[in-house]
Amino acid sequence: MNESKRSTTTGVDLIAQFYQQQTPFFFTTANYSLLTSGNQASVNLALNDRALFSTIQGVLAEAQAKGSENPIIVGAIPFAVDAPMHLWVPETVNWGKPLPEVSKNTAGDVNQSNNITSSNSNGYAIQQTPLPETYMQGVESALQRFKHSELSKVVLSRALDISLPQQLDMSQLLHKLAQHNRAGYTFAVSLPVDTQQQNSHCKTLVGASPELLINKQGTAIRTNPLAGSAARSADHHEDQQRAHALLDSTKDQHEHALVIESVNSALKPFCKNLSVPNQPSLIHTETLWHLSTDISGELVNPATTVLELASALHPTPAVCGFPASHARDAIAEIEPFDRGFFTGMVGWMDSQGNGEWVVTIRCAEVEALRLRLFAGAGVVSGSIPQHELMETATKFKTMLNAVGLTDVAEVA
Ligand SMILES: C=C(O[C@@H]1C=C(C(=O)O)C=C[C@H]1O)C(=O)O
Repeated sequence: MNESKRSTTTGVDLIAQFYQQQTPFFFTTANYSLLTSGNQASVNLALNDRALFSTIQGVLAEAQAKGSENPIIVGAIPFAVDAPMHLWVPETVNWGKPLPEVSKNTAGDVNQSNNITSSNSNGYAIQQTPLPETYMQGVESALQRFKHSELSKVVLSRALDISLPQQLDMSQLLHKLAQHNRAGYTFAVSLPVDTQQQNSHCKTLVGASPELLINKQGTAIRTNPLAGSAARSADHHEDQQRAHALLDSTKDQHEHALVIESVNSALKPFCKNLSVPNQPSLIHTETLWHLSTDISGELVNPATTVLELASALHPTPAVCGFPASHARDAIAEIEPFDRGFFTGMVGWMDSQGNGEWVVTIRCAEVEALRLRLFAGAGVVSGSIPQHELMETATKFKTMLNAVGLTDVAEVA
């Protein structure tokens, strides 16, 4: 662990400082929080660029030469492996403790400090891409492809554009996301300003991902793929029933198994041993149940970096499909928007190649008075278009609840 991680700063302190930073990067987990400021060197290569790893090593070595003991690189990597990433070596790095657990009453206080009045979304223009009907046709088209090609899984997503009457309070948003998704990973990443576009403002990628793509500390690695989902219920009995139905679902087990096979074969060449449970377990977020497999391993070569492992894994069938090349083609043909950073990865790596990267889901791009949310669902043989649509609507709720637009969740 980096020395400053023993600091007494809490995640709450770091969130409070978010706005005061230049090009802030915030990341909080069940174990620590991280806030960085400034940018001393950027890396905007694509994940499939051969020069990527040597370039990253170079910028970290330069930062070390300037006096940083263990510099880190932070940022976001897009879904498309040939699109530019947005990584940078920050000027200052603040490690802190995770957010403290709040009692129900205090959590209520956080709830009341909504960014936007939740009672009424009149006045907010909402645009769905694609329209629900078109999304379901896309799922239908994927089901047809399964019959006529090698494709056996594809993740199809939707975007929700919301124009806001007032700017979001990022600190409140982060606080709420982190408190309501304590087992997950809450992040906020400053994105590059699009200088080509008129009236373009600073953009921030914000979300609370439940899915660990890869963690590496020394020779130890861990990944936690999720695939197979069910909406939670406010009724305890019903909630338990849905969880058990998910665990018993042949369709969801198949959808999950495709991911685990692929993660296993991507990581095996790097590992002395890799422990893969032979059955998924259940995890839950505030809004969903997921099938989850917690995989850990030991690297043959401790010098293998977390980003090399992330690059070997990405995109897993949890966010793309199987086989990946067929799934990528299907996504390009069916999804009517560019995913950008959605279903890519967010995280950090230090100069020893240690670090943590999570799958960029349950997220939105925030730009002044605009909010673009994303959500996808894995389609396999046996999927029902209406159910996949509802699954994406439930996934939007992580962000919608956090910004106080609970009523939008009902229409999306
Ligand atoms: C694509 C998303 O989630 C992914 C798809 C899942 C599924 O299809 O069951 C579950 C978790 C994630 O791997 C999303 O949240 O937008």
